[in-house]
Amino acid sequence: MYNKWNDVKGKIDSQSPLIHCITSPIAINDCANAVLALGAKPIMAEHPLEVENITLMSKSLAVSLANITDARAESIMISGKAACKAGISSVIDLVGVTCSKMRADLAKKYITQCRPAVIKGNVSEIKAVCGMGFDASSGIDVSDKDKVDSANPKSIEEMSYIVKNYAAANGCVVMASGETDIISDGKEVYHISNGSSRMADVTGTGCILNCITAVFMSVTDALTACVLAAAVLGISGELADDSRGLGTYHIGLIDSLSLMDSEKFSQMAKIKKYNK
Ligand SMILES: Nc1ncnc2c1ncn2[C@@H]1O[C@H](COP(=O)(O)OP(=O)(O)OP(=O)(O)O)[C@@H](O)[C@H]1O
Ligand SMILES: Cc1ncsc1CCO
Repeated sequence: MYNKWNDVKGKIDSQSPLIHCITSPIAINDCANAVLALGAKPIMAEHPLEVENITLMSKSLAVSLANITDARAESIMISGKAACKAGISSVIDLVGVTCSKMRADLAKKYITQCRPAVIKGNVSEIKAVCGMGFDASSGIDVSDKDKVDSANPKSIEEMSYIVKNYAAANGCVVMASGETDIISDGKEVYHISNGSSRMADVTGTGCILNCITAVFMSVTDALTACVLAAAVLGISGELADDSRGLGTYHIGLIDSLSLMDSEKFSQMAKIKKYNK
């Protein structure tokens, strides 16, 4: 049984860490509320002239390539470099590296110059930064061809191999999100099978995952942070499943996140250590 929730959540509750998120306006409100729901404090600053100071007063940094602008691209690099120099962990969400060369170039620059503790993306995005073949036809979403499917264990096995090797090559943790989230630090691999297919219908769930990974990472190591973030978001998605339409589902997701307790987490978490 994975039993790190109580200790890590206790630290977040007692420390209320400040989390700097440079994310997309599409998801910014949900991301801020998700950070609050877990007991941390969000700051969504993104002006290039202020972000260095804001990062340096924060406990961790989440950056996202979603909806990139000149200012956000500049701020992401300023904050990432400041975090790296100061020993503050960062996580990058690779939104859209599949369909935009500009984003792919920025991702490469961030990874080499800012040394993020976590590289996160959907399966197509992780394949793209690994330099592998991928299908760009779905824009920011994972393509049907790339999708990892629990009914096809070979697809999970192959993606686990890719994630583990890419993590080892970069000395960081890699998280490929989807029906099964695949997470590795280059040595251990975890599979998280919580979640609901409705999560893919709501915009910004990946952005939320990015920001709550930063929340956990402010008080624990990057591998534990990814496992807890993927599990708690997935469980919240399952608990929201009785919502009627897309609008209430989206609110239900944030509600469930804020109402999570150790009993629900331990009863519902589907976290498996993969042994190949
Ligand atoms: N088909 C699915 N079944 C179960 N859970 C899912 C499914 N699709 C997504 N999820 C959940 O949603 C979370 C976000 O994953 P996803 O890969 O959809 O992000 P994304 O494509 O980056 O999202 P977005 O671009 O909307 O921000 C995952 O961690 C997973 O728990
Ligand atoms: C719809 C959309 N466009 C760019 S990012 C995004 C959703 C958040 O990832």
